[in-house]
Amino acid sequence: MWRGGSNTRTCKRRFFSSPTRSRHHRPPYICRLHSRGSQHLKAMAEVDHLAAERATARFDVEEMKVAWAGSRHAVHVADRMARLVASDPVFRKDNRTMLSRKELFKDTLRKAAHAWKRIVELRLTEEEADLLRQYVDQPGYVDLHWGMFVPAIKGQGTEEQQHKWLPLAYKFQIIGCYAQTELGHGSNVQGLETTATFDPKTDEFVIHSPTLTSSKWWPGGLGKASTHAVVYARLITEGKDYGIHGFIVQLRSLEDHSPLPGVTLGDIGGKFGSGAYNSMDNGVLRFDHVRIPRDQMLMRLSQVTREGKYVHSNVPKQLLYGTMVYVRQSIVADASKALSRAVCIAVRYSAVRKQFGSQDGGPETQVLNYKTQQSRLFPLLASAYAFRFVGDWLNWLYTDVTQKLEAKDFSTLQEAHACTAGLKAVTTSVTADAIEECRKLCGGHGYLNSSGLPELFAVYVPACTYEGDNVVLLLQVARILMKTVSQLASGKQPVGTMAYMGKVQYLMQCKSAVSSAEDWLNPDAIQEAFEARALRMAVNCAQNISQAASQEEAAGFYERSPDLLEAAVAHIQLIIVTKFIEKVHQEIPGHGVKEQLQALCNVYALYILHKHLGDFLATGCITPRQGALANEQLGKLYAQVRPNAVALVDAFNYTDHYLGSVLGRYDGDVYPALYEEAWKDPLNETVVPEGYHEYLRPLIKQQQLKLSRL
Ligand SMILES: CCCCCCCCCCCCCCCCCCCCCCCCC/C=C/C(=O)SCCNC(=O)CCNC(=O)[C@H](O)C(C)(C)COP(=O)(O)OP(=O)(O)OC[C@H]1O[C@@H](n2cnc3c(N)ncnc32)[C@H](O)[C@@H]1OP(=O)(O)O
Ligand SMILES: Cc1cc2nc3c(=O)[nH]c(=O)nc-3n(C[C@H](O)[C@H](O)[C@H](O)COP(=O)(O)OP(=O)(O)OC[C@H]3O[C@@H](n4cnc5c(N)ncnc54)[C@H](O)[C@@H]3O)c2cc1C
Repeated sequence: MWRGGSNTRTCKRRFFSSPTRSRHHRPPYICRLHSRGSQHLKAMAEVDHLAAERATARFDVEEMKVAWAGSRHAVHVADRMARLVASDPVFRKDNRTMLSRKELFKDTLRKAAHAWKRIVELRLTEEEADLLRQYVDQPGYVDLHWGMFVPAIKGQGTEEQQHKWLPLAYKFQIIGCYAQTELGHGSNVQGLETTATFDPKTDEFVIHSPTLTSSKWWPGGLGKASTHAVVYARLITEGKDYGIHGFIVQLRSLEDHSPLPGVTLGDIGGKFGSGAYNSMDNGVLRFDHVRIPRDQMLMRLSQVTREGKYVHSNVPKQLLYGTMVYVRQSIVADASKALSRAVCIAVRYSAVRKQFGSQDGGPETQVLNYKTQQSRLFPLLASAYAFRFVGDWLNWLYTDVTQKLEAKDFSTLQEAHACTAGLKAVTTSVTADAIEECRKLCGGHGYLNSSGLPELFAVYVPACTYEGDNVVLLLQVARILMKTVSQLASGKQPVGTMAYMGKVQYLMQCKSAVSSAEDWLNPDAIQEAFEARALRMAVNCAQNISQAASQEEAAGFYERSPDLLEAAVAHIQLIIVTKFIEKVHQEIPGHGVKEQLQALCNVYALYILHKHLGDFLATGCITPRQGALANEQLGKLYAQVRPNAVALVDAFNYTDHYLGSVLGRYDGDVYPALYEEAWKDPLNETVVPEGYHEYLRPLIKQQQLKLSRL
């Protein structure tokens, strides 16, 4: 392994990575290249483009940090945890993309153990520990243990079960994962095949994988680390199938970690990208009639009695999906983190990078000054802020719904499902695309691992699939929209984020009053256009479904599902815009902070309007002229953002360690860093590559011989 493997390799790695070491210790080829480039490197280091950029900011960056983090306390804690991680050599990650799968996995185990040691030694709070986990920035079994195994027991276990299992989990005496998805079914949870058959003779459940396709497949942490899992299986008792339920199942020995009898387990194999999500042991699991005590069925929502009677508590069945709702909510919060990292790299680098513009030896143009660069980058910057604020709001909604559920009030369950599913889908899809766009915005250097962007993309992109495929989740939102539209006729007033649909009479016929570009700065004009678009798209879909009179409603839904997807996206974009507008309406301290957020809010909304202009025009919410005015205003807003761009990404307050990018360095000293980084590649360990004598030399010699014979 990098820091634990062969000494020669470790030694070289450290040696090359230290620019201050004596040149005598470098192999001669390195010395030559370094001395050739050193004058150039020195010249580059004296130019600090980012200092000049920071001087143009028209707002108080420290106060923007508070607005971004949520409070002064949050800035302070995040700062402390980020520095704690950055200064600890165990948490270095610059070597990650060059480790083999086995080395990377062992490195993850080491980091997790070290993180836990530090958490205990420093007596960190849960908030601090979670931040530490974030800044360690390496997916691992710990995420599933804390993020899904523990919440599943909390949400679906009885008090007694919680009392028994949670203390073990909290102290890492057991390690758990969330084993739901199977080889044959992931999206369709009701289609899972694993069985849990109650045996009244022994008071046990028999867990079994009846087919190959029933093998559990994908659960993170399952492949190598977990000792236990919450397994989702079809509950069968008294000969009847009662559908999917959760069971706590021990998988491995607590003594030697070997699989228990009847349990077959392993890792499902390498995944997309180097480093990236390969630190996670996504696993496969099969059961051959494995017996567990009856009290390991999670019994908060329904129970099986000693006699084998199935009893369902008087609560909605969908509470079984509660863990997924919780994680979807946290994924929305994470979207703004991943997006802001990519944007921070692209903005800083675009301010440093220069191309063209000078025919006479004068300075070239910073690529950030190109209008095309701005029109690709600033909407992503605005989206990062938009997702941050909608994530905060969603967290509030989730907490509110949880409190209501505790009081047996299930009225907001549908709202929580629609918002978490829809926001998860939209924010992850946008973020994944945006990371790739940021890579392109950084030109060729963005394609290097040292830019940090390839790994960020590879780690992030499965978020579009896990915790619910984004299309499947948006169709859930669409279904709820259709239900709400159909209830409008009966006079039922929609609530929560659907409340705007209650203004159906007005929104179906209103015309935007915008007559100048500046009119688009009015939040009411934006809000109305977005509400009208979302409602009209939903109503159009509902009409089209019902007009297909010959069909069943489900068949109509199926036929119209591509349009329904777009209607769901429009509804979710409305929520994001609304929550951003609400945020900007609040008291926001700090010189210029509110103004910047206002500008970003307008960028976000008008960019979406511009990008989805077809929707707004086709539904008659705005005219082509008003669409053109929105675009004109967008251009003016980009000019307003330009002098503040670097400071706006500084406000994310990311350390260079967390960013993990030579292009996104705080000091903007990009070129020496890129240059140094190249020498760390294992290919540069020898002047002449391995394989030269085997393959290159014979080839060259052969060709030379042929030529000499001519
Ligand atoms: C190395 C590191 C070191 C660091 C060390 C640090 C030390 C540790 C310190 C710790 C500190 C603690 C901090 C905490 C950490 C937190 C970490 C969090 C990170 C988490 C990481 C996440 C990684 C992700 C891993 C991925 C996991 C998974 O993917 S799990 C599997 C997910 N699977 C899915 O999502 C499946 C999708 N499918 C479905 O959800 C459903 O099948 C469906 C919704 C699509 C359909 O459902 P169904 O078939 O039942 O039926 P219907 O469509 O007919 O619906 C019926 C009605 O039900 C309603 N409904 C559906 N779903 C819901 C719902 N969820 N809620 C409410 N209602 C629902 C639906 O609307 C229908 O209603 P109506 O009948 O129409 O009214
Ligand atoms: C990195 C990673 C980590 C994971 N971790 C876990 C874990 O810890 N625990 C766990 O249990 N699972 C985990 N999963 C599994 C994950 O939850 C599923 O992969 C996910 O829910 C998607 O299901 P699927 O793979 O069955 O996709 P499929 O449903 O097979 O999707 C294939 C295609 O079909 C489309 N499709 C499917 N249904 C419909 C429909 N009704 N209408 C229209 N289109 C449809 C989808 O949009 C997609 O394009 C993980 C997955 C990944 C990639």
